Amino acid sequence: MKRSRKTQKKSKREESQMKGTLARHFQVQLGYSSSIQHQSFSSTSSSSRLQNHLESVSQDATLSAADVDDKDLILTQDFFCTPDYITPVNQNSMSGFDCNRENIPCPKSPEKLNTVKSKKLRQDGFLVNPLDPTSYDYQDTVDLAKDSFSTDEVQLTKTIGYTTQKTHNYVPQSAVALRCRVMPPPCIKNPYQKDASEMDIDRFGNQWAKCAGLFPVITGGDGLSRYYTDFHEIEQIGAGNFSHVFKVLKRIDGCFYAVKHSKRQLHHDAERRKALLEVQALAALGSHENIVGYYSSWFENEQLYIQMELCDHSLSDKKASQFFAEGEVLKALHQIAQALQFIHEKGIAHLDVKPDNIYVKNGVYKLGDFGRATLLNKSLPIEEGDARYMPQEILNEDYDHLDKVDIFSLGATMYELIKGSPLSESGPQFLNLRDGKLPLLPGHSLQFQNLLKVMVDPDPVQRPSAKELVENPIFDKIQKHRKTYMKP
Ligand SMILES: Nc1ncnc2c1ncn2[C@@H]1O[C@H](COP(=O)(O)OP(=O)(O)OP(=O)(O)O)[C@@H](O)[C@H]1O
Ligand SMILES: [Mg+2]
Repeated sequence: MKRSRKTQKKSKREESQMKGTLARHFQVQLGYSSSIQHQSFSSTSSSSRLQNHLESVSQDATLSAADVDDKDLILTQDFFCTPDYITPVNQNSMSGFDCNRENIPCPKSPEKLNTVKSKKLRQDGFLVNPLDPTSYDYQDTVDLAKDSFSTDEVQLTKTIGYTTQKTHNYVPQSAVALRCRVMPPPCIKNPYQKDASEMDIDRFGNQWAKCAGLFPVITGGDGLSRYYTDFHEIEQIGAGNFSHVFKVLKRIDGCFYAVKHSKRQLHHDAERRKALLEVQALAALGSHENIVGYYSSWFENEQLYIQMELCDHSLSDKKASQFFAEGEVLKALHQIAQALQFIHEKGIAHLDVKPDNIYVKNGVYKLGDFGRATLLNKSLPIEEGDARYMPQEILNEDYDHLDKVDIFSLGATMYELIKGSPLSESGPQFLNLRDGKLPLLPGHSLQFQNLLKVMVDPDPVQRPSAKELVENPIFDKIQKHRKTYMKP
């Protein structure tokens, strides 16, 4: 890389200072990358590539000024651990990674890795697997490589140790190329958002038409994996009929989250729009202590990914079952009733309240899985949830009291927790519950049993609203029972 005359005229003192700071920079980088190596990264991992690169630099005892320019490749992003766009292909190589350790490996800058990869491409004829969602496609990599090496156009900020010499504004060509290729996806109208109709219609109308050909972009059609770029997968923590749920570590903030993604690919626009209703409901609802927190969502590989608050377990997990004395059930009932009051007041019905979809985090109960949420005013499609928890009117396709459907499901859920075994999907027990007939529950207060009974009343009008439920005097007991709620 050519150096400017001005730079060449630097005094010897300045140059030796530069070498000193650069050497410190390398020491930090080398220390950092060697710590990564101790965390059982594979030799092909990006960190090892970085280390090899840096080792070759450090072996050069007489570091000339020209060398300094060559090391422009070390960018400030390396210091600040901003994310890379390529994750080691073999994710298992990170399986021994101890997440509690301080020196969590941070991915390297996209500029640097593109360069390393493009060099490899030229020297070794190395091919990137075009089917691998964690890698660039071949053409993209070549394009980026060209960008990285067109020195006439590239304007780099020289980062030397802790000081940054700004010769020009730093605009990586790879970023420019990427920005040119990736157009913003179209806006999607959120039907749960009350003021959606007041928004500038052009954002939802014309853009759809203009951007119709860009749908592959929001489905991850550019080959980049946001999931593997942003998250380190720890383990699978759940599976429903439609989704897998994983515990993940977000690379940039070091926090754990749950990421849910659809089991199958959503090939058609209509399927994707339907799946989106879940995140649109979560986003429109906003935060509530008793509703699972929602962070973000995106399409990738034609699957919808949802980043959520990580909870400890669901009420259907075995580890939950031992804590269901009446006091604990009352606590769960009160908290989920508050969640229902919150969503009903926003005009939304959940329609799939059941133990599977109630999560626990630090002793707090949270309603999750808004995959069947709909609007109370019946303006969105209605898809009933798990039949075991559905009242008769829903099975008869009477959708006039969708909020009361949730109250029935919550009553049935609480009954199941007390009973300690799953509700039947058919037979006399199933029919009795639809008729509002609950067997006596020995050892439980009459007040509690009566409350459950009215919640599963066959007439939805007789069932209490979520607000009435929350205000029921039975919950005054909760304070007295607080000690018994604590986990042993
Ligand atoms: N945020 C979370 N924290 C912890 N575990 C979770 C979380 N979200 C989901 N799970 C676990 O994953 C399971 C499946 O998730 P979820 O119910 O959302 O999937 P689904 O396919 O939509 O389910 P369904 O079959 O009920 O429609 C849950 O029952 C729960 O055990
Ligand atoms: Mg579920």
